[in-house]
Amino acid sequence: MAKIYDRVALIGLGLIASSMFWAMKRGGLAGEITGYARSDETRRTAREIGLCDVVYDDINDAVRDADLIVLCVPVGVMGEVMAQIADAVKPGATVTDVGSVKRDVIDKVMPHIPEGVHFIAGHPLAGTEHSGPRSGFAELFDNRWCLLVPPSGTAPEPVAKLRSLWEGMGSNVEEMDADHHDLVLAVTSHAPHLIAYTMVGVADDLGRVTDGEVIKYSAAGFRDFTRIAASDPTMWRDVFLSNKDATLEILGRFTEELFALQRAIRQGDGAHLHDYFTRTRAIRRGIIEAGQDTEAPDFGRGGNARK
Ligand SMILES: NC(=O)c1ccc[n+]([C@@H]2O[C@H](COP(=O)([O-])OP(=O)(O)OC[C@H]3O[C@@H](n4cnc5c(N)ncnc54)[C@H](O)[C@@H]3O)[C@@H](O)[C@H]2O)c1
Ligand SMILES: O=C(O)C(=O)C[C@]1(C(=O)O)C=C[C@@H](O)C=C1
Repeated sequence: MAKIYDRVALIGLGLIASSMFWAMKRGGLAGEITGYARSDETRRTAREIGLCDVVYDDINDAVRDADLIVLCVPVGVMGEVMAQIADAVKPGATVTDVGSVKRDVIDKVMPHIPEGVHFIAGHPLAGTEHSGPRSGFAELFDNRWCLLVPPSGTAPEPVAKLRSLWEGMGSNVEEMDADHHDLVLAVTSHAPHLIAYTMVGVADDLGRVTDGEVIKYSAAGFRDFTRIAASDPTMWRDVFLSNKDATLEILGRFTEELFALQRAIRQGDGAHLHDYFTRTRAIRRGIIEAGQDTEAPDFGRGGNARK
């Protein structure tokens, strides 16, 4: 595959940045890939496992000559990180991000984008419950969606180039409006994470009462909840604070449905329960028939082993 950018800078060397690094290397998509991490320990690990061609101690050195800068930090700090690098970004460069929320990130980042620099927000719909520089793997984005949110008036060329990069990393790319993105993701990702966190919290409380039985006999369904509930606390705290309105809207609807199911159980309304579960089963089957059940393989546990 052809090189798309001469120099790419990755800021925040965790799961997504490290997966992008290995995916870009796999496809030969970038000339040089530089990186910056905030902590000494992460920079040391990155150097040790060969994550990035050069890892800089200074964030501005990492971005200075970059044609593409990718902000891979929690959504709550995207704005301040952009403010830190604003003076070092070269004219004509593109800045993008991978944050799980789009409206708030755009509102916080845009004011710091210098004249002549393009900002195109982005979000790969792919991840795992793991984080940090060792957790990435080249296949993470294969056959997954990546949503791009170019602010209105963005020139078409930088968008086309960024699209090619994500396609080169294995993704299917679509453009979407920021508010629509945040509502869709509140349904498909944010609310489900909160529900998983809650369910595991409830089981933990109960576990204390029943002396560990909940954990000992946890069935497959609950284990899936615990995987999701093991996701990074900083990342998810920021997601909920940044996508407050859409998440609250979906949680309101969720609570209404939950109360209706609760009432059906209390009243012995088996028909209601059966109809409801029949409807939800059809949704799962529809996803599988459409070939969209692209579950991530069990990669990402051993650092750069899969480069
Ligand atoms: N994990 C997922 O499943 C997933 C999927 C898609 C998108 N995202 C988004 O990608 C972004 C990164 O997530 P990740 O899973 O790679 O997280 P991660 O925790 O693995 O990595 C984030 C990195 O950012 C660094 N960081 C935090 N604050 C910083 C600051 N002020 N300055 C510089 N670096 C800072 C952290 O030290 C860490 O190394 C988030 O915005 C998240 O919403 C995550
Ligand atoms: O598979 C997982 O572990 C994920 O939670 C990945 C997941 C998701 O909800 O699908 C999480 C957050 C993102 O912004 C995108 C993807």
